[in-house]
Amino acid sequence: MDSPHHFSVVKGAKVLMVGAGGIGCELLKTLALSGFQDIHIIDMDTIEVSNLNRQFLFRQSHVGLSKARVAREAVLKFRPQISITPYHANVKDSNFDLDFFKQFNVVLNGLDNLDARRHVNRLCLAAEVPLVESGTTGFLGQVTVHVKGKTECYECQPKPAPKTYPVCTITSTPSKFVHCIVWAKELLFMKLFGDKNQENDLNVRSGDAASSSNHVEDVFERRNDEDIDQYGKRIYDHVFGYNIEMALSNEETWKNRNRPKPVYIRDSLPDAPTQQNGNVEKNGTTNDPSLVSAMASLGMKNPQDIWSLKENSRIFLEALKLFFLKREKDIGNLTFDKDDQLAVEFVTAAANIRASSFGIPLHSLFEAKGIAGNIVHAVATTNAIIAGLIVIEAIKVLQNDTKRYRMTYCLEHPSRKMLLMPVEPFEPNKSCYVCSETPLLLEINMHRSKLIDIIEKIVKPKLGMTSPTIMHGSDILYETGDDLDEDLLASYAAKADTVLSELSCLMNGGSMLTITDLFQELRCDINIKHREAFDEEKEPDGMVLSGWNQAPSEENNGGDKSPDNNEKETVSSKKRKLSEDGLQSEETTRANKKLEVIDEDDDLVMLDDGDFGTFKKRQS
Ligand SMILES: Nc1ncnc2c1ncn2[C@@H]1O[C@H](COP(=O)(O)OP(=O)(O)OP(=O)(O)O)[C@@H](O)[C@H]1O
Ligand SMILES: [Zn+2]
Repeated sequence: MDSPHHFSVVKGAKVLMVGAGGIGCELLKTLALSGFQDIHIIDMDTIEVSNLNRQFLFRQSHVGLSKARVAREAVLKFRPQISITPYHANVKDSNFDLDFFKQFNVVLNGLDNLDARRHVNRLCLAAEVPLVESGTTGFLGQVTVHVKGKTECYECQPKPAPKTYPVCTITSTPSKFVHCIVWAKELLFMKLFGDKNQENDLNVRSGDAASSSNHVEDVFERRNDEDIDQYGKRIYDHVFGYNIEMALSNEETWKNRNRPKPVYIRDSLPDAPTQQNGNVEKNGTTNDPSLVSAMASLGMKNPQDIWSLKENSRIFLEALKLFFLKREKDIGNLTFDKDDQLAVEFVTAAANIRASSFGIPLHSLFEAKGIAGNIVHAVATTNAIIAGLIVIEAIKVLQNDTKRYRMTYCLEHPSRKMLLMPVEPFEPNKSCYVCSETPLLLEINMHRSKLIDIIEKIVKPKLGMTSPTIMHGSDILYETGDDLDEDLLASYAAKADTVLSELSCLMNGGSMLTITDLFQELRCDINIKHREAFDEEKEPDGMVLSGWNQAPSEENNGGDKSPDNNEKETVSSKKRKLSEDGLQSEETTRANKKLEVIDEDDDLVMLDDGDFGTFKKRQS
């Protein structure tokens, strides 16, 4: 690729980079060193201290400044003659419109969320500008090429839902530490400190209550006559002792599994009353509830230590007590937050006590926090490798070297001796509603559902549109916008609140709606078909969208740090699943499948057996 043609396409190219974070810093440096001369960067963020370990264009003195602007200045120091145009802005802003995108020869994404990625994908398709997309998660990474009509677009394959666990694994038969973490943060923490009205799968019947058939007392409610120490110990004995005894009584469950051991406070903390006295004062001086810490109370400092069962039990009781003494206002409104120290301490201790009961190895607070918060620590080298691959693909795109486009996956462990796995790009998905014009089909009960239901359950969450206009033929049924007058907005609101069968244009049953989002330059048609009944368990939305391949649900895409995939776990009462973000790469699985058909003559990057320090290019 070091031909004069290569240099001229690089020199003449106008490139847009979106994101100046971990990948973006590496990318800007590599672009500049590769000879690119006209680079535009959009990033909406300012620099934070936590960025400095890997976003090497930034220094301590830059904290609080625009990433895009500082990245520009840093690179101009060693390449002063090139043009770098920074935008400290959200790529979704309306000034980055179709005309803005059309001026570029290629767009390079170094983003961290699905929403922005989908937006850029849509604008690139509309502007017919090739997109090189990327993502990293720890050691995993990927670079993909998206050229309209030639390769699949970023959205041709729906992104898989976060990994889920069956409720019974979490409530009764955990076999991994992550199951204990999900139990501690989704069930126990929520039961004690979250919204009391939410459905929860914890067993709330105590031994006493079970015997009285009429009235079931929720054991998690603090009794009037109970002090906080007594309450903590009662909860402890209930969840780690009594509930395990209950589970053990079902012999069938344990035929092929190790039986758990009930843990009672009298065994794990025989000296509990003296241990828990008066330590709370160590937190007494702080007025900031976010600094309250059970570890501080108990004089435990190192988050990397693996606590014994006894230490976990002390932390459990102390954290519960501190919530009631120092954070009472929050109780009833909390959800687990990885940046809430006391919550992390409580969840770590609870997960460890449960793990000990089930014979699962215990973990440190540091490790537990990583698992509970879905934190995968960024690896600077992965970002650097991915940035290099983005530039390689960008150059092929600029040379229009279609046959040599590759999607490349950076793996954590070598597979068939390869650490970098290049794969020929997939063809566009003919049923993709984003890059093809194939209409979607929506089955819906037209006598019960309203237009607003379609907007809230389908158009915004599933189609990812933020400012939709809904049309039937040339009639506008729904639209939003600051410039619309009040009467018009009121008439749209009234239509949105009408059941579909009463909208005059849809009265005759089957019909087609056209949905557009001007900000995304996206248009898609949806055929509406009446269906009387839906399965509450499997079709909780009361409507079903089809015509676009559905995603596999068991694995996530490791190279995508999008919040959409890192969303906090929720317990869906309808689906009866507890979810957790898996770390295995769905893309890797796709790559492995596709590997079967890779041409032997590909430029594979090999890792020598027994030599884990060097990459070797295969000799051809
Ligand atoms: N809609 C958007 N418009 C512009 N820039 C965006 C948008 N969404 C994300 N970004 C930028 O993409 C970059 C992604 O970089 P990276 O994944 O390293 O995240 P980070 O926020 O810098 O680090 P971390 O999340 O690991 O602390 C960030 O700098 C972020 O500001
Ligand atoms: Zn597509």
